[in-house]
Amino acid sequence: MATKPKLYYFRGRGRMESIRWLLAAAGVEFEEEFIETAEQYEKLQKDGRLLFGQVPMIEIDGMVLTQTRAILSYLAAKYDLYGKDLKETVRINMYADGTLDLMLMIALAAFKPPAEKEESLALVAQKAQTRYFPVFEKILKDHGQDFLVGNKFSWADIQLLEAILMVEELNASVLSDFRLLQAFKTRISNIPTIKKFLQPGSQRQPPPDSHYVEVVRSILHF
Ligand SMILES: N[C@@H](CCC(=O)N[C@@H](CS)C(=O)NCC(=O)O)C(=O)O
Repeated sequence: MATKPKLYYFRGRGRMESIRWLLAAAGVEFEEEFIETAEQYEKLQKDGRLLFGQVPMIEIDGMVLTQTRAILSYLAAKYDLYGKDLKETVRINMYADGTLDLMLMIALAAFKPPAEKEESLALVAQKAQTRYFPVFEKILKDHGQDFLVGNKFSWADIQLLEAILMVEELNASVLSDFRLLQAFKTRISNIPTIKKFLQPGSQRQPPPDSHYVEVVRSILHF
């Protein structure tokens, strides 16, 4: 039996969450080692397995991988979520990079001083509504299919749902003007592997709280 992929990151979303989503959507079981102390992080650094001294890191198929984007594209290709040809793949990359940018803005806002945090999050929600979601609504309209690329479920769909749910945590009515995105959300949320991942008790992580921020700060010394 093949060993399960093993993920090394903090006990929170950050840059690892999209990797969790992609594995879960592909129906792949995975293990996690959560880094909770500076000593644990130093030990990983000393092992020399963190290519640039950074996480996320994952062990899969006899390899040690770092760099979020590289990991996601490997997984997308491995689990047939990366389009049928180069033209589909590059569109999946563009859409996924857009949602990664949006989600990174949300992840980084958690580390801002309390006085700036609320304002930053409100600005990101606004940017989602004015820059990102209109684009995806139009893509769905022009493409006229259930999925963003081709007529097949891909990494781009998984990540757009992840981003929608994240922005809805900031503003529950953010999709009110986007009829096709509302239907997309329902459709993709009902794919069995995703439905399972959305249930309580899955490996999906909650939004960052002050404890998470404190732990990460104390480990990374910033
Ligand atoms: N380009 C890298 C950035 C990784 C990154 O910045 N990781 C942070 C944690 S989320 C880290 O390890 N920071 C420690 C450091 O840069 O020394 C990726 O996308 O994976």
